[in-house]
Amino acid sequence: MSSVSRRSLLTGIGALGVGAVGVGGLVAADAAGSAAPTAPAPQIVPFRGQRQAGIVTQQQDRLTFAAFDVVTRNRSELVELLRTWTAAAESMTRGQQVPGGASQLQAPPADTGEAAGLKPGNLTVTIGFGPSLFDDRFGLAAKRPALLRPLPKLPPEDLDPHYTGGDLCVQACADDPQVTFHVIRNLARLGAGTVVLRWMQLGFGRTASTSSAQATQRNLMGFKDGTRNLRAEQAELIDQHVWVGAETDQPWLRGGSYLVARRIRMFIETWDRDYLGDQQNVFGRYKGSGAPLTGVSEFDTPDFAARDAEGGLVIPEDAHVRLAAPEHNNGTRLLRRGYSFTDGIDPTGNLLGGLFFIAFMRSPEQFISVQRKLGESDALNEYIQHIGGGLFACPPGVGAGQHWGQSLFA
Ligand SMILES: C=CC1=C(C)c2cc3[nH]c(cc4nc(cc5[nH]c(cc1n2)c(C)c5CCC(=O)O)C(CCC(=O)O)=C4C)c(C)c3C=C
Ligand SMILES: [Fe+2]
Repeated sequence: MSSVSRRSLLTGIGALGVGAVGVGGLVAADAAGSAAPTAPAPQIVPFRGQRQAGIVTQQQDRLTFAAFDVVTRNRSELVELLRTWTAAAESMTRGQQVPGGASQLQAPPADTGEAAGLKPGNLTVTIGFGPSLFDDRFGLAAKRPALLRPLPKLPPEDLDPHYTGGDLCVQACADDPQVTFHVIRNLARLGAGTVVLRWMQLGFGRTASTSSAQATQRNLMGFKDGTRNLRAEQAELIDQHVWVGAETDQPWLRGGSYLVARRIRMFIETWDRDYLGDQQNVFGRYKGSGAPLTGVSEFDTPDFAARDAEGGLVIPEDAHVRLAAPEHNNGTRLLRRGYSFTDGIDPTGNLLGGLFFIAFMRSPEQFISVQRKLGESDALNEYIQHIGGGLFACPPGVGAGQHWGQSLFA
């Protein structure tokens, strides 16, 4: 994006109202993205709306992501849980406790309590349905979108089944890690007997920006990440690349989005031994400024055709940004919403951390085609390994009186 187009995006923020309500000082926006100047509410992102919150919502700094498996075969029990979860999630986004008894001495409290007194932190809670939910257990086979099937093998991945798949996923994002953890813990607790946690990931720093009001953050390789991400203000592009439209074979998913999550390990010790010049060639960007190797400022548009005095490409053939760019993928774009993660060290004493990649898209093919290309020749592959993840269909937003399963189970 050129600096000019970035400036024009910035001027559009208020009018389009894509920011979270409150401390950001922006105009209030609901999950549908409609603008309405309201009195500032304290860090509350509206839960209900035409779209689920947590997709184009200005990306928060912390994540707890969980995949669940459904352990009942009873459809009504599952629907009832989705109803209960919706009420609990909505309550937590307002900074309130999980509804239910709080003062009965002979029963556990309805809410586990660790978020009491904390600010809502712009919490959003987003649900997705995995391909396995559409097997023969709940009568949903005919409702499976044709595009919702397990992702094909995408070499050189090495996915750990313990960190892959799931019938349901819940993405909880907020500016406070205790707030996001509290969500998953309480949803798991409410789901006891109906669902079990399959895998879970904490993320401690955003590696994307979803609004032009946000400064770009750095990933664990020290590079600015998210510079050329889609932004909520780019309404036409978001419609084109993120929201499922009339093309889907499943009307319940219209207005929703596909979520791809990938747990990507970085070989941090190897990376840290690499020369600066090589690190920059891996991405095709300068480490300090984030500018493309053909530019001077972060938001300069990369010139993929530029050659140096010796005739070599300035942004190398195998640079990550060249291979991932829409210019080299038939215009394909993704709304990235990833987080840095660490889970301590591995058995050999090396740091175990990296990027928990999350992206929203209109069709999983967008991820598949870009990742196939990256998998074949990305210079970054020497330093990373995909080790888990999943594909989920996120339904549209929840209207008044509705629950998360409304469109699917109607
Ligand atoms: C399949 C999609 C992608 C995966 C997986 C992925 C992994 C990955 N990316 C980085 C760091 C950066 N990525 C950057 C740009 C970028 N990456 C993708 C897609 C995937 N990345 C896209 C579509 C783009 C935008 C390309 C463009 O339009 O120019 C950048 C540059 C800054 C930016 O624009 O965001 C960085 C840095 C890591 C570390 C990583 C796996 C660990
Ligand atoms: Fe990338």
